Amino acid sequence: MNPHDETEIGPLLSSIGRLADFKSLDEAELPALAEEIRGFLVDAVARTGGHIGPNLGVVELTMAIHRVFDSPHDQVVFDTGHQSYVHKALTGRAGQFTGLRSRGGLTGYPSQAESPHDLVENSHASTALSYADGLAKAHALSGSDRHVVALVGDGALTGGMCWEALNNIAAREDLKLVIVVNDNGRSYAPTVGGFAKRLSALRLNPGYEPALRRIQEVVERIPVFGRAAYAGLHAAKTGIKDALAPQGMFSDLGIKYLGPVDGHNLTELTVALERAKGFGGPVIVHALTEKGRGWAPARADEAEQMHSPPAFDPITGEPTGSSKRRWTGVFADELVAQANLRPEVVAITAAMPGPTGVDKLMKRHPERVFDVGIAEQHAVTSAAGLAMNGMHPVVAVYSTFMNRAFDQTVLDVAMHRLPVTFVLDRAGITGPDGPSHYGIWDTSIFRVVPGLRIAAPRDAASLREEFAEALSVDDGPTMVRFPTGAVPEADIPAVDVHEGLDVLVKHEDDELLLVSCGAFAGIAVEAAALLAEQGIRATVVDPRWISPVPGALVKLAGQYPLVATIEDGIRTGGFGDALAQALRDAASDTGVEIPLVDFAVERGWHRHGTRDQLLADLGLTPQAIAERLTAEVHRRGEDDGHHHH
Ligand SMILES: Cc1ncc(C[n+]2csc(CCOP(=O)(O)OP(=O)(O)O)c2C)c(N)n1
Ligand SMILES: CC(=O)[C@@H](O)[C@H](O)COP(=O)(O)O
Ligand SMILES: [Mg+2]
Repeated sequence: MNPHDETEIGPLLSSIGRLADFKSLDEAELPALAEEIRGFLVDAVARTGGHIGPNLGVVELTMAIHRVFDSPHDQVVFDTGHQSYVHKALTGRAGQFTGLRSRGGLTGYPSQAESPHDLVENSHASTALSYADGLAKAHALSGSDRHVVALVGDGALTGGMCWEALNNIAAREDLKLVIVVNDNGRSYAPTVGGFAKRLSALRLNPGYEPALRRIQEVVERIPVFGRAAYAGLHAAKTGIKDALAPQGMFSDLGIKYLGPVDGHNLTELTVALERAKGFGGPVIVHALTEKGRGWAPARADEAEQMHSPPAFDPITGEPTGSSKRRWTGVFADELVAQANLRPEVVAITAAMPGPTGVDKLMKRHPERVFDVGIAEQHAVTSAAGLAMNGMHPVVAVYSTFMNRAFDQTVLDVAMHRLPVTFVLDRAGITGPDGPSHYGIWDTSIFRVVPGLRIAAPRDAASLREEFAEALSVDDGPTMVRFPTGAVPEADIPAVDVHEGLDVLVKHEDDELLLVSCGAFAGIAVEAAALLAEQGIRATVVDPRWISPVPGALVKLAGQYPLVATIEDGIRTGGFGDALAQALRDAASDTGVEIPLVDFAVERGWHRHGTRDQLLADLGLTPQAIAERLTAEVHRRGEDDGHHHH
């Protein structure tokens, strides 16, 4: 593939400027369109990276949904939304995929700003059925005939919210709600848990399936029979299935169940969805699909079926980007090293063994790693149970997904002072995955948890050290946060240690204290160098443990005319807020108010782009910080000048 040429868009796909164009295509053209979409997706996502596996698995499913239902009159909700690229192509956005997941381009998830067909923008899993419950209740209240369709993956179904929603949905006969279960047997890795086994039992049900499929193949080959006969056969087949299918967990819930249907067979899907629509009440259509369908490299990827790879070669699937040492890799190795030293260490992942790096320990000590499915709340309280019985659980989860488990952290873990260590990967601004993936809340949210201590390493060496320190804390929870991407090539050395604070840059008769949190140390050191060029002497310290604010830091900061903090998280309630508060408390004795400039994530976090672009937007660069502080020092100088007159 020549990197300069545009993504190939076939004739049928090019003819779709809006959803109506797709809906008016002749049915006989749909298989050709499906093929065009697959080629288009591989070519487009190869350039940008993204969810190629999930989207190749929902080509027919998305087409059938948009043939049977009438968006946006009928509302389509995608759980997690990572599998909405086909939906975007069918709603006239194929020509915009060159900018997928990049600033100003298409987001990787539904976006209301992009289309009236897009509803839910949040990329957190297991929310679709709750949205659908509410959406459908509103239609029932207004007596409208609008349908709601929720596309939910088998992985998302391992999330508790889905079962809270199903419990409510099962109580209502009048909700025009079709739940399409996209069952490909996987999250990243094979989907875990008892429900997943039940689902696969339905999927792999031996019995009559092969015989019926053979009849179906005969029918399809004899043109004279046509669809009527096929539909008749299908109804019989489904009828037989309804009769013979083992009472799946859904029908036990009292929700009508159709399936399992072949999620790549447009005819079968269309018949099932028509029937489901006709019910006029809640119904589940259980579709069997293959993640990465139709493209060999995705099917060959045993680990994750190319769930969400960075840019790759469209022929071989091999990654095309640089493979620098990532924070995750450093953590993965240290987890194994520490687990070898500490038999009490176990690890928990919420369906993301690969992306969080715990897969490395899983290979070495499978019995000490628990994949609990997409169930972060359960992960935390299960960790509390493990800790109550003498284990030291390491809960490895993306920062953004940790938001969900605040209550479990504060009351199930911290209130019982249990030794659980939370390792938050992707903390801070991540970038291409957009705002609902930014790990910018954790410091503000978890700083308020009594007894919980937060470390923010600045490089590989400090990640290893601070993680080991966290594992040594046995009277309460600890949290270690680090960003997406590559660790600093070289570790950032401390030129001095001042009462537990790592001093990274030291100036005699300095006039400014720069406190950097975690991975922003590099930015702070560079900013100090730029300030020095302006004749401004700034000392840079890294507190390592950022919450509670170290007493030594409050004392040190109290000796400066100006303090600045830099953190990869929202300003409100963050580290800077905490230090400012501590300085105010200290000042109540000394009466000296220390001005603090807090460089944090505030405006503009709602956009998507690369991490560097967004940090620049947010003024979190050495240049912007140096500029702002130079102005601040000069302004204060003038004020002092005025003051002396
Ligand atoms: C709360 C939450 N935890 C973790 C994730 C990360 N994540 C994104 S997609 C995915 C797997 C989804 O599996 P499934 O629902 O089966 O959809 P599929 O990719 O198989 O189509 C996970 C774990 C998330 N988006 N939200
Ligand atoms: C949809 C989802 O939540 C994940 O698949 C996410 O897109 C992966 O993010 P990373 O690329 O940071 O692993
Ligand atoms: Mg799945």
